[in-house]
Amino acid sequence: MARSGAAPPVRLVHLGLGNFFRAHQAWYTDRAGDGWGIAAFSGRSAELAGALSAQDGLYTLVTRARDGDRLDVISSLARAYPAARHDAWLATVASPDVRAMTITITEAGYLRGAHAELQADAQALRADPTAPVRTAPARILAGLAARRRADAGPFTIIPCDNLPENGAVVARVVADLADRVDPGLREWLEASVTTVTTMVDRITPRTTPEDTVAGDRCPVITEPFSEWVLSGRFAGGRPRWEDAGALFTDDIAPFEERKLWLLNGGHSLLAYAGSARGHETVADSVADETCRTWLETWWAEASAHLTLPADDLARYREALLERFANPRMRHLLAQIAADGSQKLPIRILPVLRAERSAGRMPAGAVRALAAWIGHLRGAGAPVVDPRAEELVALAAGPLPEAVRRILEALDPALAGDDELVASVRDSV
Ligand SMILES: NC(=O)c1ccc[n+]([C@@H]2O[C@H](COP(=O)([O-])OP(=O)(O)OC[C@H]3O[C@@H](n4cnc5c(N)ncnc54)[C@H](O)[C@@H]3O)[C@@H](O)[C@H]2O)c1
Ligand SMILES: O=P(O)(O)OC[C@@H](O)[C@@H](O)[C@H](O)[C@H](O)CO
Repeated sequence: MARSGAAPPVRLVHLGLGNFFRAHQAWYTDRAGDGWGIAAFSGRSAELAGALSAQDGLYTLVTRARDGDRLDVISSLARAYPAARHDAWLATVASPDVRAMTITITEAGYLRGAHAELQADAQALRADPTAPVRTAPARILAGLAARRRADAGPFTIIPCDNLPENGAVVARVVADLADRVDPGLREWLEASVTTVTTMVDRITPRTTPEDTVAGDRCPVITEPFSEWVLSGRFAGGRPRWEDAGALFTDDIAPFEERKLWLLNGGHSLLAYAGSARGHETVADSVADETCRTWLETWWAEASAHLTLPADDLARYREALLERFANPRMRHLLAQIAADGSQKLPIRILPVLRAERSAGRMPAGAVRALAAWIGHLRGAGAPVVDPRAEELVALAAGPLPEAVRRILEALDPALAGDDELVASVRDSV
């Protein structure tokens, strides 16, 4: 693949060059059609950036419906860099032509506090603001500090990870680190950098060796459905993403909750319970009537606490079951199962707490927690989690104590709820 003309000028920068960014933010920017080019940087690896650069940033987006594939070449990715090109990162964020940054760094990437790698990065930046750093918050802060030195004008950060209030989360993470590195930065950040909150939705599994497109070393497979809801002020401007179907709103929480609880909560339930029943993909597990019934139970509990109109929720659930059941998408439960300690508090616990406050014992939420504990005890998908060592040890041994220890690790108030502990134990 090669471009026939020039790439669009770089006006956006992205951190976390992966599949989702290429199926979502790069696709919306391409479809907006108003000439914004993106420079994207990988989190760690160099391979994808190299393969994309060799084909001028072009790649094929394969939209996989039940009845066939649609192939589109996406051309908004003007430059692809490996993480090691910290010089290019600083220069890009400091460019006055560049107006905003999108990020997909996973839930686990929003580091704060006493994390060892973050502390090492803070120390490095105190000594030299251009020093190479590894964690996402330090890379973002180093870029912003370079922008301040260059006096390059207002800027916006647009997080695209599955976290509620992700705009406020990224603002907090960056401000916390700024205070540790250079207290003078905080005032400039508040005056010059806005953060926007987004709800992002498009199921994009990891590509497999069977996913080939002739002449393209790095295609992306995604589903036909796509949603992007954004809320906040874009200090430096933005592409006309609304022309590509994005929705701008002042009230994003109802959309975030609908997506995080129904889709992501449903995914996590299936990742642990479905893999324990021997399934490999989301589609396999919803073809199993038992798993489907468990999913419906969870959805009914979660829906009781959602504020969007009932007919909207009914349509969303119906479409979601179709999306999950698409047999041509190989979305591995093991991919979704990763980082449960970061995901369950967002996807399941708000509903569990609301149900307990209403005096009910929610079987769906209890089952999701129980399935996760089973997973930590060796059932189903392998454990991949930043807290894996600690959690696997807590989940071992006689069940009643193990359940209480795990609930304690999530939220001490849950561990003090004897009826809940008993119910989770029975469900495991
Ligand atoms: N895949 C989806 O269906 C989907 C849908 C909605 C939202 N998301 C969000 O996007 C994220 C990435 O998904 P993906 O499918 O693109 O994964 P991916 O593995 O294809 O790519 C992830 C990219 O982020 C980088 N990264 C990972 N951890 C990081 C960290 N701690 N700091 C900095 N960079 C980091 C990786 O190096 C890679 O460049 C998800 O974790 C989720 O928050 C994904
Ligand atoms: O990408 P993660 O690891 O946050 O979660 C796995 C899936 O639940 C998620 O990627 C969904 O496919 C996505 O959120 C759909 O929009």
